[in-house]
Amino acid sequence: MEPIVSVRDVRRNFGDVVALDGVSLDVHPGEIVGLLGPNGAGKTTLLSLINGLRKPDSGTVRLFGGDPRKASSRFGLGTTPQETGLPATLKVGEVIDFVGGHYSDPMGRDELLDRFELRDLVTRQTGGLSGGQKRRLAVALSLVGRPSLVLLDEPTTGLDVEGRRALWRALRDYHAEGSTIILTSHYLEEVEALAERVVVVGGGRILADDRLDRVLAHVNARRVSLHTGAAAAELAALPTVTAVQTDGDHVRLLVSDSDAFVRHLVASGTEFSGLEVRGASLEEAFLSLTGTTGAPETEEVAA
Ligand SMILES: Nc1ncnc2c1ncn2[C@@H]1O[C@H](COP(=O)(O)OP(=O)(O)OP(=O)(O)O)[C@@H](O)[C@H]1O
Repeated sequence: MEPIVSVRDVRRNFGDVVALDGVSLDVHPGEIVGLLGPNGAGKTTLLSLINGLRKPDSGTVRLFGGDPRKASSRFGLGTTPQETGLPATLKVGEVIDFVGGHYSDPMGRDELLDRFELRDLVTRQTGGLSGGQKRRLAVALSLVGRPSLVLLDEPTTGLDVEGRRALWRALRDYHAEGSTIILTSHYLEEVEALAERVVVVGGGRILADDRLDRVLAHVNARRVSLHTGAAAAELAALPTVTAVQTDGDHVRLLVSDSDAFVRHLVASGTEFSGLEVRGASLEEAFLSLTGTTGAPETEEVAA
C-alpha cells in the first residue's frame, strides 16, 4: 500500500536553529500516529511540511503521492493548527455551515455537532465560548470536509477532562470509519488514548518510531540509583536491566521491573548502599528507546 504521507531525509532550519535534522517517516492509510516530544522538538515544523505550509531545505515530502505545496495534493486533508481564530460574531452553527460551504460533500452541521458533543452550543456566538469550547469547535472543523487524512497539532491543549475525552471519542470514531490521523502532543496520556503508533521526536530527529505498547514498556521503566563497587557489566547482566550509567561508584540503571531487579541484586550478594527507585521520566524513556535493543547499554559518565 502506498503511503499517504512520505517524508524522506528532511532538513529544515530557521536561521541558526535546526528544527528538523534528517527526518524520514511514512504514514499509511488507516494509521493513527502520535508525534510525541518536548517543546521545540520539531513536531509543528514536521506538520507544516506535510500540510504544505513550509518547504524543506532539503529532502522530500509527499502528500497523497504529490507535492503538498500544490492545492490539488491537499484535497483530502483536514487540519487544525496549534492556534486558530474563529469569527467572533458568527454562531457555532453558522461557522460550521460557512466552512462546509467550501466542500462538495461536507459533513452536515448536526452530524458534526453530535460527533463532538457540541449541540448545546449551536446558537452561541463563537466569541462568547470558553477557550476549551473554542478548541473543540476548531478541531471539529477539521473534519467538515470528510478528510481522509487529519493533522492535529496539540488538539486538546486547554481542554478540561470531559472536553478532552469527548474529543478523543470523536477522533477515535472518525478514525474507525477509515481515516488516517497524525496528531502531536506533549501528553503521553493523549497519545496513549488515541495512537497505535508513536513517533518520538526530539532535537529535530526521530528518536523512536514504534507501536504504542512497545513505547509504553519503556515508559514503565524504573530508574534505580545506588552506590556499589560492582562492575557495570555485572549489574547490566541482572534481570530487566535496559541501561546502565556509572559515575565512580554511583550507578544509575533503567530497569523494566524494579522489584525483580532488587530481589536479584540482593540474591547476588552484591554490596551496595543508598538504593533509590523512582519512575523514569518520559525523557529517560525516550533516551532508553534510542539505545540498541537486546543487550543493555553501558556508559561511563565523567565525574
Ligand atoms: N518560524 C520560526 N522561526 C524561527 N524558529 C522557529 C520557527 N518555527 C520553529 N522554530 C524553531 O524550530 C524548533 C522546532 O520548533 P517546533 O515548533 O517545530 O517544535 P514543536 O515540537 O512543535 O514544539 P512545541 O511542542 O513547543 O509546539 C524550535 O527551536 C523553534 O524555536
